[in-house]
Amino acid sequence: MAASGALLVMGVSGSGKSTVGALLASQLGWKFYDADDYHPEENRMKMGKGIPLNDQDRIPWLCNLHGILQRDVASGQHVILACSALKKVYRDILIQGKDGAPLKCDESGKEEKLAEVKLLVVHLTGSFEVISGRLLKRKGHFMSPELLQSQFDTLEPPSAPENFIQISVDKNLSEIIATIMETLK
Ligand SMILES: Nc1ncnc2c1ncn2[C@@H]1O[C@H](COP(=O)(O)OP(=O)(O)O)[C@@H](O)[C@H]1O
Ligand SMILES: O=C(O)[C@H](O)[C@@H](O)[C@H](O)[C@H](O)COP(=O)(O)O
Repeated sequence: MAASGALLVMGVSGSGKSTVGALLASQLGWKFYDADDYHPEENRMKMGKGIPLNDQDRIPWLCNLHGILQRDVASGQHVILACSALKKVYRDILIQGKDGAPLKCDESGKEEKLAEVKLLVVHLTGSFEVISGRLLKRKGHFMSPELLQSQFDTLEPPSAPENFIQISVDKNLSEIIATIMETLK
């Protein structure tokens, strides 16, 4: 990605988004955001009780993340976001906000569209068995492992014309990072 833009690491809970995103950001010197840190308390409590989030819970959270990406990208930053972004419509919100790119006024008062966020999507894919095994071992996290089936049910894997690659979670972390680095060349 020669021009400034954002890289989304997406996938179901436990697919390795936070681990891969943070490692990649530290190697590239890019800014890193973990979408989990931006869930409102109600969303965390809901997930903690084993209740899956719905569109109403997720849309304001995704709009907020879109605003963060847009500000950073507009200022020339390279950013990495680790975010479940399970549905195509959720990824569209990250790119262009809820109702398409918002309008802003230029100095002459003329309205113009803010640029969309240029997004490369990295989808971490894996079987229910492998990922649930990792979730069961993960400690100190608010997400209930029982929610994993609903994450798989909700998942709409990225497809053309989305700008994406998919990488198996069966690869080790250095292989995953190397594949992403290769794509960025
Ligand atoms: N490629 C990998 N190989 C082995 N273990 C991994 C890999 N990626 C992540 N993990 C481990 O799996 C667990 C879930 O990873 P995490 O980054 O928390 O996932 P997510 O952010 O998608 O919920 C963590 O304990 C992490 O150390
Ligand atoms: O959209 C959602 O339902 C949530 O974002 C969910 O997908 C996410 O997985 C949780 O925030 C738990 O965090 P981990 O993905 O780190 O388990």
